[in-house]
Amino acid sequence: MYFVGIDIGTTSVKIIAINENGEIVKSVSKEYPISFPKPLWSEQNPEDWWEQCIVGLNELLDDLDKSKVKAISFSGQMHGMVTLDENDKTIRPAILWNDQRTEKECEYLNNVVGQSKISSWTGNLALPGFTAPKVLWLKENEPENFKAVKKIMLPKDYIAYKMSGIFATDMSDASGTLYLDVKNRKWSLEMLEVLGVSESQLPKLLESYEVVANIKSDLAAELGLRDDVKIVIGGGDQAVAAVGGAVVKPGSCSLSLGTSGVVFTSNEQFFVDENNSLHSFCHANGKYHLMGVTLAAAASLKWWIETIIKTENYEELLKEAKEAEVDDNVFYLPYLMGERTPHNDPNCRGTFIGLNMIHERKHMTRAVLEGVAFSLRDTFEIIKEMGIAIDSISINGGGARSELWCEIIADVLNVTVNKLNTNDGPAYGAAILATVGFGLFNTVEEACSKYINITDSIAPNAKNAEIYNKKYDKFRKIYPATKELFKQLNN
Ligand SMILES: Nc1ncnc2c1ncn2[C@@H]1O[C@H](COP(=O)(O)OP(=O)(O)O)[C@@H](O)[C@H]1O
Ligand SMILES: O=C(CO)[C@@H](O)[C@H](O)COP(=O)(O)O
Repeated sequence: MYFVGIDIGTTSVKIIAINENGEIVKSVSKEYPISFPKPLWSEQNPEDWWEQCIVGLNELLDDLDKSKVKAISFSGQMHGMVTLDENDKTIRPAILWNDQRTEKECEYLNNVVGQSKISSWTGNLALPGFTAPKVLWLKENEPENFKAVKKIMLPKDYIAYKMSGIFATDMSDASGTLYLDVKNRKWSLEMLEVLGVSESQLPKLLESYEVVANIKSDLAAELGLRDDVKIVIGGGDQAVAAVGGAVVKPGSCSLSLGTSGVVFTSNEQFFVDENNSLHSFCHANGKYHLMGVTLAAAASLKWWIETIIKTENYEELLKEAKEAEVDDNVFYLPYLMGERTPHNDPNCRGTFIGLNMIHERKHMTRAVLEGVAFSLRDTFEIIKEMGIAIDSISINGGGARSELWCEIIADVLNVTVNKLNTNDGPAYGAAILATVGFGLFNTVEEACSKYINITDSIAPNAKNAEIYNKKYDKFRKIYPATKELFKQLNN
C-alpha cells in the first residue's frame, strides 16, 4: 500500500509516497515562482501550484505500482487567500502568508473592532499575514474582485478541491484565517459579519485526518490511479510538520526552519498566552497547539546566499561560517518581510549591525544564522514563561540540512535538538494523515508512534550557550532601538 503526502510549500511542492511501514518509497519536488509586485506584497498563482503538483505526481507515480495508492493528503503554506469566481476561476493571484500590505486593516480589526472582541471570537489577534485582513483589503482596494468572490479558500484547499471536487478545509489551516472560532472549532459568525462574508463562501470544516471524498474519476484516469483513492483534507503546514515530527503529545515541541521559522508546542486543551502574542490554533490531531513565527528564517539565508552573494553553493558559505568565531558585536535582524512574533510589526526591516573593518563574508553568514536563531528564541522565551518546560525539540525544514545551523539553534535555545528518521516534516505528516484517513490507524498519535523515531541528537555546548545568552540580551535591545526609525523610513 502507498500513501501520498503533498506539501504546497512557499518555494516548491514536495510530494512523497510512503508504504504501510512508514518508509519513504519515493519523493519529488517541483519549484514555482513567487512574486513581490510591490514593497510588502507577496503573491503566487494557484495555477502554478496545481501545474507543478500534477507534474510532480506523474513523476512520483512513474515507476510505482499505481494500483497500490490508497490515499492522498496535504500540507500547505498557511493563511494565503485564494479567491474563485462563479466559474471556479481564480480571481487574482493568491495573497500569501508573508504579504504585509494589510497594516491598515489589522489596525481596524485590533483597534476599532477591538482586540478583546477579536481575541474572544477567534483566540487570536489580527496580524498582517492572516487571511481576514486580506479579505478586508480586497473589499477596500479591489471592490470589483470582492464582488466576484464565490469561494474563499486556503492554498492546500485549492489543490484538494481540484482533486476531489469538494470545497473543504480543516481546523488547523482554518485557524490561521482569523475567522475560525478556534476554541469551538466552527466559523466565527461575528468575524464573518465584520468582513462582509457569508458562510456559503467558505469551505466545509473537517478535522485534518478526515476524508473529503474519493479522487475525481477523470483525474484518477489521467494519473492512472484507482478511482477509490481517498482524498484526506490534511492541514496547515506547521501543524502537519508537527505530525511529521511526532509533536502530538502535550508539551512536545518542534522547530521548523522553512522559508519561515516556527516554534510549535502541542497542547491537549485550548489556551492563549498572557499577551496573545503566540498563535493559538487547532492541531491536526484534533487537539490544539501554540506557535510563534519568524517570517524570514531560511528565507534570510536564501536571500543572503542567492541574492546577495549570488551563488547556489550553500555548502561553501556554511563551511566558511563554521570557521568564523562567534563575534559578540555583529548582529543580523531577520526582518526582511517585517516580523510577526513577538513584534507584530510590518515596518521593521532586515539589518546588519556592528560591522567594522575586520569583518568578512563568513562573519556575516554566521550572523544570519544566529539572527534567525535569536528570533526563534523570542518565541521560545514566551513559551517558557507560560510554564511549559521544554528540554528537547525536533527540527524540520530545508534549513535543518545545515548541521551548523542546528548546532547554533541548540546553543541559542540551550536545548537538545533532535533529528528524526525523516526530515520531510510537512510532506511526511501529510502522508501520515492519509494513513489515518484511510483507516490504517485509529489516531494520528498511533501512526506517529509507529513511524517516527529520533536518529540523532545535538546537545547544546555549555560554553557557547553562555556566550549566546549574553549575545541574545544585546540582540533584544536592537529592535526597540530601531522600531521608530523603521516606521519613519517606511513612511
Ligand atoms: N544546505 C542547506 N542548508 C541550509 N538551508 C538550506 C540548504 N538547502 C536549502 N536550504 C534552505 O531551505 C529553504 C527551503 O526549505 P523548505 O522547508 O523547503 O521551505 P518551504 O516549505 O518554505 O518551501 C530555502 O529557503 C533554503 O534557504
Ligand atoms: O505563516 C506561516 C505559519 O503561520 C508559515 O509557516 C507559512 O505556513 C509558510 O510556511 P513555510 O513555507 O515556511 O513552511
